[in-house]
Amino acid sequence: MRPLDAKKDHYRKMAREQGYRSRAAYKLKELNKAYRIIGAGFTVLDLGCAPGSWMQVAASAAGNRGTVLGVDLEYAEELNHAESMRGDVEDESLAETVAERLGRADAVICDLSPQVSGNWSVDHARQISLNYAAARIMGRVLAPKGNAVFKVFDGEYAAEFREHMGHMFSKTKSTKPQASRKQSSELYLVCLGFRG
Ligand SMILES: C[S@@+](CC[C@H](N)C(=O)[O-])C[C@H]1O[C@@H](n2cnc3c(N)ncnc32)[C@H](O)[C@@H]1O
Repeated sequence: MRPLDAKKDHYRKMAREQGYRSRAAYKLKELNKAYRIIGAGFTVLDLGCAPGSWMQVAASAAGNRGTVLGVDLEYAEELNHAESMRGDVEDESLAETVAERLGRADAVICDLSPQVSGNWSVDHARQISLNYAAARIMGRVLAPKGNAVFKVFDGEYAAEFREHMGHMFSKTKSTKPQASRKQSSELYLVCLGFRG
Protein backbone atom coordinates (compact mmCIF):
# COMPACT_ATOMS: atom_id res chain seq x y z
CA MET A 1 0.00 0.00 0.00
CA ARG A 2 1.33 3.44 -0.89
CA PRO A 3 1.82 5.81 2.12
CA LEU A 4 -0.99 8.11 0.91
CA ASP A 5 -3.49 5.28 0.87
CA ALA A 6 -2.30 4.20 4.27
CA LYS A 7 -2.92 7.69 5.66
CA LYS A 8 -6.34 7.89 4.02
CA ASP A 9 -7.32 4.55 5.46
CA HIS A 10 -5.98 5.49 8.85
CA TYR A 11 -8.34 8.48 9.26
CA ARG A 12 -11.29 6.68 7.61
CA LYS A 13 -10.82 3.71 9.91
CA MET A 14 -10.45 5.90 12.97
CA ALA A 15 -13.62 7.84 12.04
CA ARG A 16 -15.55 4.56 11.75
CA GLU A 17 -14.21 3.29 15.05
CA GLN A 18 -14.80 6.53 16.92
CA GLY A 19 -18.28 7.17 15.51
CA TYR A 20 -17.51 10.24 13.38
CA ARG A 21 -19.56 10.79 10.25
CA SER A 22 -16.46 11.47 8.16
CA ARG A 23 -12.69 11.69 8.36
CA ALA A 24 -13.02 15.52 8.13
CA ALA A 25 -13.64 15.46 11.90
CA TYR A 26 -9.90 15.10 12.49
CA LYS A 27 -9.11 18.29 10.60
CA LEU A 28 -11.27 20.39 12.92
CA LYS A 29 -10.06 18.51 16.00
CA GLU A 30 -6.47 19.30 15.08
CA LEU A 31 -7.20 22.94 14.20
CA ASN A 32 -9.14 23.45 17.39
CA LYS A 33 -6.41 21.91 19.52
CA ALA A 34 -3.82 24.22 17.97
CA TYR A 35 -5.85 27.45 17.80
CA ARG A 36 -8.76 27.14 20.29
CA ILE A 37 -11.29 28.32 17.73
CA ILE A 38 -14.20 26.86 19.73
CA GLY A 39 -14.32 26.98 23.51
CA ALA A 40 -16.75 25.69 26.15
CA GLY A 41 -20.15 27.36 26.04
CA PHE A 42 -19.65 28.73 22.51
CA THR A 43 -22.44 29.29 20.03
CA VAL A 44 -21.14 27.97 16.70
CA LEU A 45 -22.33 28.38 13.12
CA ASP A 46 -21.17 25.56 10.80
CA LEU A 47 -21.49 26.45 7.10
CA GLY A 48 -21.34 23.50 4.70
CA CYS A 49 -21.98 21.09 7.58
CA ALA A 50 -23.13 17.83 5.92
CA PRO A 51 -22.75 14.99 6.70
CA GLY A 52 -21.94 16.51 10.10
CA SER A 53 -18.58 15.42 11.46
CA TRP A 54 -17.59 19.03 12.18
CA MET A 55 -20.92 19.43 13.98
CA GLN A 56 -19.93 16.46 16.16
CA VAL A 57 -16.52 17.95 16.97
CA ALA A 58 -17.93 21.46 17.51
CA ALA A 59 -20.74 20.19 19.77
CA SER A 60 -18.21 18.30 21.85
CA ALA A 61 -15.85 21.32 22.10
CA ALA A 62 -18.72 23.67 23.01
CA GLY A 63 -20.05 21.23 25.64
CA ASN A 64 -23.40 21.22 27.43
CA ARG A 65 -23.71 25.00 27.60
CA GLY A 66 -22.83 25.41 23.93
CA THR A 67 -24.91 25.22 20.82
CA VAL A 68 -24.20 24.51 17.15
CA LEU A 69 -26.24 25.35 14.08
CA GLY A 70 -25.22 23.62 10.85
CA VAL A 71 -26.32 24.80 7.40
CA ASP A 72 -25.99 22.86 4.15
CA LEU A 73 -27.72 22.26 0.83
CA GLU A 74 -27.89 18.65 2.01
CA TYR A 75 -29.57 17.16 5.06
CA ALA A 76 -27.33 16.64 8.11
CA GLU A 77 -28.65 14.62 11.01
CA GLU A 78 -28.98 16.60 14.24
CA LEU A 79 -27.35 15.59 17.51
CA ASN A 80 -27.33 16.78 21.11
CA HIS A 81 -26.65 20.52 21.19
CA ALA A 82 -26.36 20.65 17.39
CA GLU A 83 -29.23 21.51 15.07
CA SER A 84 -29.12 21.72 11.32
CA MET A 85 -31.06 23.38 8.56
CA ARG A 86 -31.10 23.21 4.77
CA GLY A 87 -29.86 26.41 3.18
CA ASP A 88 -27.74 27.87 0.40
CA VAL A 89 -24.97 30.24 1.54
CA GLU A 90 -25.47 32.16 -1.69
CA ASP A 91 -29.09 32.90 -0.81
CA GLU A 92 -29.00 36.52 0.38
CA SER A 93 -31.80 35.97 2.90
CA LEU A 94 -29.89 33.21 4.73
CA ALA A 95 -27.89 35.55 7.00
CA GLU A 96 -31.09 36.97 8.47
CA THR A 97 -32.65 33.52 8.95
CA VAL A 98 -29.49 32.30 10.71
CA ALA A 99 -29.29 35.42 12.88
CA GLU A 100 -32.91 34.97 13.97
CA ARG A 101 -32.36 31.33 14.79
CA LEU A 102 -28.92 31.56 16.42
CA GLY A 103 -28.44 35.11 17.67
CA ARG A 104 -24.74 35.95 17.95
CA ALA A 105 -22.13 33.28 17.20
CA ASP A 106 -18.82 33.00 19.03
CA ALA A 107 -17.31 31.00 16.17
CA VAL A 108 -18.08 30.36 12.51
CA ILE A 109 -16.65 27.22 10.92
CA CYS A 110 -16.81 26.80 7.19
CA ASP A 111 -15.85 23.70 5.21
CA LEU A 112 -17.70 24.51 1.98
CA SER A 113 -16.86 22.65 -1.23
CA PRO A 114 -18.64 22.97 -4.53
CA GLN A 115 -19.43 19.88 -6.61
CA VAL A 116 -15.98 19.48 -8.09
CA SER A 117 -15.71 19.45 -11.88
CA GLY A 118 -12.13 18.23 -12.08
CA ASN A 119 -11.02 21.51 -13.66
CA TRP A 120 -8.99 23.03 -10.84
CA SER A 121 -9.25 26.69 -11.93
CA VAL A 122 -13.03 26.43 -12.13
CA ASP A 123 -13.36 24.54 -8.83
CA HIS A 124 -10.98 26.95 -7.09
CA ALA A 125 -12.86 30.05 -8.30
CA ARG A 126 -16.21 28.51 -7.32
CA GLN A 127 -14.97 27.52 -3.85
CA ILE A 128 -13.57 30.98 -3.16
CA SER A 129 -16.84 32.51 -4.32
CA LEU A 130 -18.72 30.30 -1.79
CA ASN A 131 -16.29 31.52 0.87
CA TYR A 132 -17.09 35.17 0.13
CA ALA A 133 -20.80 34.35 0.50
CA ALA A 134 -20.05 32.57 3.80
CA ALA A 135 -17.95 35.52 4.99
CA ARG A 136 -20.96 37.82 4.43
CA ILE A 137 -23.09 35.60 6.66
CA MET A 138 -20.27 35.47 9.18
CA GLY A 139 -20.14 39.28 9.23
CA ARG A 140 -23.83 39.37 10.19
CA VAL A 141 -23.64 36.95 13.12
CA LEU A 142 -20.11 36.73 14.54
CA ALA A 143 -19.63 38.48 17.89
CA PRO A 144 -16.70 40.86 18.40
CA LYS A 145 -13.55 38.86 19.32
CA GLY A 146 -15.13 35.74 17.78
CA ASN A 147 -13.16 33.21 15.75
CA ALA A 148 -13.58 31.54 12.39
CA VAL A 149 -12.04 28.90 10.17
CA PHE A 150 -12.51 28.58 6.41
CA LYS A 151 -11.48 25.81 4.07
CA VAL A 152 -9.72 27.37 1.07
CA PHE A 153 -8.98 25.69 -2.25
CA ASP A 154 -5.53 27.11 -2.87
CA GLY A 155 -4.98 29.03 -6.12
CA GLU A 156 -4.87 32.46 -7.68
CA TYR A 157 -7.71 34.01 -5.61
CA ALA A 158 -6.66 32.55 -2.25
CA ALA A 159 -4.33 35.40 -1.26
CA GLU A 160 -7.04 37.96 -2.01
CA PHE A 161 -9.51 36.07 0.17
CA ARG A 162 -6.99 35.88 2.98
CA GLU A 163 -6.40 39.62 2.72
CA HIS A 164 -10.17 40.22 2.81
CA MET A 165 -10.43 38.22 6.03
CA GLY A 166 -7.26 39.78 7.41
CA HIS A 167 -8.98 43.18 7.55
CA MET A 168 -11.70 41.74 9.77
CA PHE A 169 -9.60 39.80 12.31
CA SER A 170 -6.68 40.50 14.64
CA LYS A 171 -4.86 37.42 13.34
CA THR A 172 -5.15 35.06 10.36
CA LYS A 173 -3.10 31.97 9.64
CA SER A 174 -3.14 29.53 6.72
CA THR A 175 -2.46 25.97 7.71
CA LYS A 176 -2.84 22.41 6.46
CA PRO A 177 -3.84 19.86 9.09
CA GLN A 178 -2.26 16.38 9.08
CA ALA A 179 -5.67 14.90 8.36
CA SER A 180 -5.91 16.86 5.10
CA ARG A 181 -4.69 14.73 2.21
CA LYS A 182 -1.25 15.83 1.01
CA GLN A 183 -2.30 15.66 -2.65
CA SER A 184 -5.32 17.91 -2.06
CA SER A 185 -4.77 21.64 -2.52
CA GLU A 186 -7.03 22.59 0.34
CA LEU A 187 -5.78 24.79 3.14
CA TYR A 188 -7.53 26.09 6.23
CA LEU A 189 -7.58 29.77 7.05
CA VAL A 190 -7.82 30.27 10.79
CA CYS A 191 -9.14 33.72 11.78
CA LEU A 192 -8.91 34.85 15.40
CA GLY A 193 -10.33 37.92 17.13
CA PHE A 194 -13.11 39.34 14.95
CA ARG A 195 -12.93 43.12 14.95
CA GLY A 196 -16.75 43.33 14.72
C1 LIG B 1 -16.60 18.83 2.52
S1 LIG B 1 -18.32 18.89 2.77
C2 LIG B 1 -18.42 19.39 4.45
C3 LIG B 1 -18.05 18.31 5.44
C4 LIG B 1 -18.41 18.68 6.88
N1 LIG B 1 -17.54 19.71 7.39
C5 LIG B 1 -18.31 17.49 7.78
O1 LIG B 1 -17.40 17.45 8.61
O2 LIG B 1 -19.16 16.59 7.70
C6 LIG B 1 -18.77 20.36 1.92
C7 LIG B 1 -20.23 20.69 2.00
O3 LIG B 1 -20.47 21.98 1.38
C8 LIG B 1 -21.84 21.97 1.00
N2 LIG B 1 -22.16 23.08 0.10
C9 LIG B 1 -21.70 23.31 -1.15
N3 LIG B 1 -22.25 24.41 -1.68
C10 LIG B 1 -23.09 24.92 -0.73
C11 LIG B 1 -23.94 26.06 -0.67
N4 LIG B 1 -24.05 26.89 -1.71
N5 LIG B 1 -24.64 26.29 0.46
C12 LIG B 1 -24.54 25.42 1.53
N6 LIG B 1 -23.76 24.32 1.52
C13 LIG B 1 -23.04 24.06 0.42
C14 LIG B 1 -21.97 20.61 0.33
O4 LIG B 1 -23.32 20.23 0.22
C15 LIG B 1 -21.15 19.71 1.26
O5 LIG B 1 -21.96 19.02 2.17
